[in-house]
Amino acid sequence: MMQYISTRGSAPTLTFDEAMLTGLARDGGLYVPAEIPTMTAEDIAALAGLPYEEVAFRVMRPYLGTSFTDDEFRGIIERAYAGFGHDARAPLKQLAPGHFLCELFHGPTLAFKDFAMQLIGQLFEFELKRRDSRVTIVGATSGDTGSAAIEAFRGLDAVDVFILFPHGRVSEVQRRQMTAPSEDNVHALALDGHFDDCQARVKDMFNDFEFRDGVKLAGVNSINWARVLAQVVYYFTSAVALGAPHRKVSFTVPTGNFGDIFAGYIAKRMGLPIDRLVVATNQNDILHRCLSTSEYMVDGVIPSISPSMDIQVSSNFERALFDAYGRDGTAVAQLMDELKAGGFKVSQGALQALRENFDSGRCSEEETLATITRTLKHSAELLCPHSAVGVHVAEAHMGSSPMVTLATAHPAKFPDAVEKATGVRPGLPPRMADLYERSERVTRVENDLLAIETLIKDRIHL
Ligand SMILES: Cc1ncc(COP(=O)(O)O)c(C=O)c1O
Ligand SMILES: N[C@@H](CCOP(=O)(O)O)C(=O)O
Repeated sequence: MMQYISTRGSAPTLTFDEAMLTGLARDGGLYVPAEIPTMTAEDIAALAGLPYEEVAFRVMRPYLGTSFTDDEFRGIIERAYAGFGHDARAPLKQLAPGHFLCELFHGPTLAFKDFAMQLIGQLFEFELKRRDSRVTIVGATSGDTGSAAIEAFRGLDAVDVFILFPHGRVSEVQRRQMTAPSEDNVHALALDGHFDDCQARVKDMFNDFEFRDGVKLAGVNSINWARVLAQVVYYFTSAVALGAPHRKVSFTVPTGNFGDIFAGYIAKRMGLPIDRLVVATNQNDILHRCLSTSEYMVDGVIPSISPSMDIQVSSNFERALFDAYGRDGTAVAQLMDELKAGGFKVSQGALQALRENFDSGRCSEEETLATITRTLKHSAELLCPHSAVGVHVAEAHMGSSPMVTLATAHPAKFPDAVEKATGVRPGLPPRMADLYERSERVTRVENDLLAIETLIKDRIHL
């Protein structure tokens, strides 16, 4: 029986579908599988040459327990990826000898978030119909989660969606993707603050049980285990394409909330021969500082040209800490209390455990621009600034295994930075060419929990 437990050790144990609809655990923690399913070398070898959808089924199926039948889950996967603009879904490109790019931006909103969000849109729709139930989804975004969520859930009868984004701190394309949809079950809320404020208010709403139960709150940030799970799949497709299980592969991941790289860690725990997992940060480098010094000290979010990674309170790091502390929920709860007061120091044993799995590096604004310029010149690949952060850090971590950098967004989502670096202004794909002409619908909100909760209660269709 597949079960999910909280990183803080004192919330009820849940099944996959329950954990998916619950979001944040009631003790404030994040759900993780009680045990990580594994795949043998033969299982992994058998993935070679399979369509992305079939790999997705084989990798994710063991996590679902009895929540969905095989046929139900296959149908859900097929529908989730049907709208992607590339048959391979997550194609690999070679940048340089031994260095590959995994392009994760061929989904409907042009960022890697579509891989998980399209899937959980289908999972939610199926499960809510089965239960004859509805939910209110709240999400925090630095730009990409929000647009992917609105795209995945717009027009669904059983769901109202409210996305908090930091006013003035997302790109114009990201903002328009959230504000252009006209369906009345989706709401873009521009909050006066930065991403960490948005994420903190979302967690506050989950911790306000009266509100949470009253509106049937659900979450689609990487708080939700299903989000992380869907992202495990492309580690398998990439590594197998480069010779796994017979050869080890390393990954560099542009990182903010630690969800994407944590998915890589799960792939490794499942048996995928991953050599190094490299955390690549922009100037908001708290994760790099922590892995280098053991101190996780929050010192304010600085706006950057890779805005989706302008994060200091990195939600999924809690999941990594849980394992690094030997799955001691009390220890994690203590660290999270210290975080509320500004930060914490990771114990020597836990730091060593983290370093066994993760390397890290930082990329400045100048280095980001220079990497976009250089990569276009030498590899004919136009990078978005987040992917450029990854490529820069990967170049400093090349070893004997092939390196895959995850390209997390399409350059057209961040045309100003790309044009500044290359003189080329990337255009949107034809299917969204009218985005700049469409009217916008957005509500400005103060960074005030009660005001946000009141607005949500007024607007939901419960
Ligand atoms: C384009 C892009 N790259 C990288 C990241 C960082 O991913 P994660 O938050 O999973 O670490 C994000 C935001 O999550 C993003 O939107
Ligand atoms: N970069 C993200 C921030 C939210 O991360 P999530 O993975 O927890 O949803 C974004 O683009 O919104």
